[in-house]
Amino acid sequence: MASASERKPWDSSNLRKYCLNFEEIPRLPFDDPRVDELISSNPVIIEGSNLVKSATDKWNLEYIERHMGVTTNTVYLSRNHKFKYFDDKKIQSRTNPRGVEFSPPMRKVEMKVEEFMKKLREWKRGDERLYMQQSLTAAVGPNIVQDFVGFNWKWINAKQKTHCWGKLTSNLLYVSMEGNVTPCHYDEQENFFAQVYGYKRCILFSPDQFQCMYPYPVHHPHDRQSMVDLERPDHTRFPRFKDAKGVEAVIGPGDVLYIPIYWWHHIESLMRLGPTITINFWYKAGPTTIEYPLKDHQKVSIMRNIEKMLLEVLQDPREVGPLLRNMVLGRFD
Ligand SMILES: CC1(C)c2ccccc2-c2ccc(C[C@@H](CC(=O)O)C(=O)C(=O)O)cc21
Ligand SMILES: [Zn+2]
Repeated sequence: MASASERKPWDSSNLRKYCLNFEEIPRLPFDDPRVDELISSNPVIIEGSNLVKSATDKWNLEYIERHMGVTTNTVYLSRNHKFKYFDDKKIQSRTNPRGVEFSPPMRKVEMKVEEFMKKLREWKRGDERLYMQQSLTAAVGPNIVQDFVGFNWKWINAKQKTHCWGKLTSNLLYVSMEGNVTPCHYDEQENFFAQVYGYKRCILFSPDQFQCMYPYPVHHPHDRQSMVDLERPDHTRFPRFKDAKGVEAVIGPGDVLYIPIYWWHHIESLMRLGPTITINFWYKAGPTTIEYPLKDHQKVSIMRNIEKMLLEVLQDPREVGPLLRNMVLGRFD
């Protein structure tokens, strides 16, 4: 019988089932030189960095409740287990013709941390699920500020310098219920994803999988999200999705996952394993050096700009698709 320390804290019964198989994301000690070779074009899990050790040593829900301070926190509520990001600025604006109704899949409320924790403790099947997001630069309590100051800034500042990233734009704290899923999307910033408490499964796809991931149009409220539901993929609408090549890992307290800019990521808090606490470090991209052949994420950026420009001149988003089809079908094969 394995001892408590050797017994794995989770098994496949805690993971949701998907139709794809994934390779493993490499795990490396923080001082392994291969870490820097992988960073900036591949995800990697970095162990033993002590990046947020001041948090992993002490943070749990009680600590957060006691020390989060008096500010209210942003809490997202969803009627199912998916927390699908949407840009509310893209709902009303002219880019959304009257006819196409968008029903937000989740709602945002400001809540005191005590109320959030109470709802978490009293949650039962059928209730809306909760996901709390709080900027660590807001007026959080002095203990949390103290822990934040105690992060391993020497290590992560050196990473930022080595890889010529832009400035640190935000440190966000996420407290999620078990079983919550953040569906597949990409961000336009570099991300050090530090797991503080509990276990999260991360499934990542490279930007070169663009043709398999079917992102929403740039003007859609779900811009940057994949249209494919990983749990129930529509192989008729999205035939290339079955060829998508992804990598995955389950990360726990002390692990830091590097999510490269423009990489697709689906993140789930393991089922029946309790709440999770994560801190992410988002950095602006470094300077763009144009070298040929262009990198895949640069082509994603070019396609985004073409969609934005076309919408600007066409005004009606329903004209963007037909114009692009007329432009390419039968002409570039
Ligand atoms: C779901 C939620 C709370 C949300 C609601 C509405 C608008 C934005 C967001 C948002 C943004 C980032 C995360 C953290 C993480 C995913 C994860 O860990 O679940 C991730 O994607 C990243 O670190 O890049 C989570 C959220
Ligand atoms: Zn993200």
